[in-house]
Amino acid sequence: MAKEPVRILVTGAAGQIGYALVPMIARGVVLGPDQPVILHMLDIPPAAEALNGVKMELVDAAFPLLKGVIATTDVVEACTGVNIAIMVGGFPRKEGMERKDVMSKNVSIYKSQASALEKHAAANCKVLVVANPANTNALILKECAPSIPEKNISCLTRLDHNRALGQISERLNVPVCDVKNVIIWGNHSSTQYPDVSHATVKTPSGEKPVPELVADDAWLKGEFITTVQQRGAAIIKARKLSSALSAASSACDHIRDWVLGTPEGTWVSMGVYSDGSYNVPAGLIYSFPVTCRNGEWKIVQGLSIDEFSRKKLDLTAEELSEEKTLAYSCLT
Ligand SMILES: NC(=O)C1=CN([C@@H]2O[C@H](COP(=O)(O)OP(=O)(O)OC[C@H]3O[C@@H](n4cnc5c(N)ncnc54)[C@H](O)[C@@H]3O)[C@@H](O)[C@H]2O)C=CC1
Ligand SMILES: O=C([O-])CC(=O)C(=O)O
Repeated sequence: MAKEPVRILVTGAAGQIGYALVPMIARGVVLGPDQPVILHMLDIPPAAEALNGVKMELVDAAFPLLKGVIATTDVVEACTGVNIAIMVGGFPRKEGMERKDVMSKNVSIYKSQASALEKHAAANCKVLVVANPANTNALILKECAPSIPEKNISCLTRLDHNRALGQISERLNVPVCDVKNVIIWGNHSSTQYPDVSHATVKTPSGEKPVPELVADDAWLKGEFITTVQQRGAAIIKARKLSSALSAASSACDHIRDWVLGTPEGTWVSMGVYSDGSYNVPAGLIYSFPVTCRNGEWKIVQGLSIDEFSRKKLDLTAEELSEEKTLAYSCLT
């Protein structure tokens, strides 16, 4: 019997990530080749015409799995009945703006979208926040939608995770699919900590630790980390635009693994509500290694954290605590 369509909301759908993301969703990249979808696309009135153009292209592409498209500037219409919400829309920093000004704009956007989701989304709707500052936008959404369980709210650090896999694959000249279990800890910002202490590579003689194969501690503790931390800026420098195809693809990976589960023996990085694991302050949206089963994530427990890592975990937590204070001051 044919499956019921799943409704997926993409906010900021007329933007560059949106343009890369919606065809991936319509093709079945997120939920599989037998799962019909209905796309809900939201943007703001100045982008309404462009948004309608995206809708026209979705119709023109004749995706067999796509059972409907809603393109709207009305947040209630956009959120009604959605099972998955991918929040890409937000206010970018403009010339002359202070951090606080950008935060204040995004806090007000995430506050109103949180209440629309709380009132109108399907029960058990899963939310992924992509728009920056991603961790703190997700925290505000959680704060302003108290009836959405915290286990259903997350932010995207999978792009950073995939960037780390990519760097190891290039360095060792191995297929990226043979590298696994890197970790992104903390904020989706330049204080994030890309950690390969527990990462492995599949070799003809079994799985081998990444640190052993790379055999260059200075690179792993230096250039590797900064390359991943600064990759967003490097893409902007090269393209004059920020990452879009890789961000869209990683958002698909995030939702797919969350809904359909992570492969046995593999973890991924997700920004989720901290319960105090690894002595990360509870109440931050912090990126952890997680496994997913039956539509729920679980923080991987018991990994050893050495002194070098501890400092990095704490540093990015401090930045998130500061962002949280700033965001809460914009709320009141
Ligand atoms: N977490 C991550 O790994 C990454 C996050 N990002 C962030 O994703 C966001 C989107 O990036 P792009 O698509 O490149 O930006 P973009 O500027 O091309 O698109 C953003 C879209 O959001 C819309 N928008 C603005 N306010 C809105 C609102 N209140 N409701 C609905 N839509 C609204 C805009 O009209 C625009 O169409 C940015 O905040 C960016 O910094 C980008 C790359 C990676
Ligand atoms: O750096 C940016 O502005 C975009 C972003 O979040 C990334 O590429 O990771």
